[in-house]
Amino acid sequence: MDIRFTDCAVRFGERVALHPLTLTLNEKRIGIIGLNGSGKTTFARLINGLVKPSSGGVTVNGLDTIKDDRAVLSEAGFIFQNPHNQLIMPIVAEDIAFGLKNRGLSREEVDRRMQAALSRFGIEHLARRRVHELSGGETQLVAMASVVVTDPKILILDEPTNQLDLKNRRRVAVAIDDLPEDTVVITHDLGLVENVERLLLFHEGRLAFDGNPQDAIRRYHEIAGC
Ligand SMILES: Nc1ncnc2c1ncn2[C@@H]1O[C@H](COP(=O)(O)OP(=O)(O)OP(=O)(O)O)[C@@H](O)[C@H]1O
Repeated sequence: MDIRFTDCAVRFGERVALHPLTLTLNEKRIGIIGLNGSGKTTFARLINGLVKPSSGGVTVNGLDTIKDDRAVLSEAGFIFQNPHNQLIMPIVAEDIAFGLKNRGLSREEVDRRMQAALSRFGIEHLARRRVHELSGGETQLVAMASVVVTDPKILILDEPTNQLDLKNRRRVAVAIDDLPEDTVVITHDLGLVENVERLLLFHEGRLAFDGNPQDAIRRYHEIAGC
């Protein structure tokens, strides 16, 4: 990945969610940690243009998140903190196929890609299930399948193991480790990012640490005072 933040800041009215930041991300596996409200989600949403910079700019693989907003959305897929909010169609297979609409693909090709996305996450058996009847872990895996089916180069996962039991957490963690796409993972689940190449720690809207996971996690404990 090649993500560049240039003097990028985000304000919501009077509130500064992110102070000006200049930074380049090139690694395959990046993690983001920090206390509640520290600016993690705001930072991650800047990457696929869900949040626009109030000043400065962001480019993703050479695309500007303001000027090239549609192209950026296909380049970087976002899996939300509450994946139920991103599943649109009532049936799992329909939801996964939905992302391929308006691409001029034949029915057979849509079906082939949808099946391939299901099998990547070992959830072929969920194809005919109702989206709103899925368990938390199943929902997370379906949300991942619904995003990867469109072939984004970068995947951004916002608290992917939130509210999962140990078994589902493990399942989702393994699925994330196996992703061939470049990933940016925001999490309070430190086990999920202990082996990333680069871990960013946010505090009060600023980057408080940027480096190896061990040192970032140590610094996070100091900031949290525990
Ligand atoms: N759409 C918005 N409108 C107004 N304020 C916002 C908006 N989105 C975020 N904020 C504020 O910006 C700050 C950073 O929020 P952000 O969601 O980026 O934090 P976070 O580190 O992801 O938090 P958490 O761990 O709780 O998910 C917070 O003070 C939050 O209230």
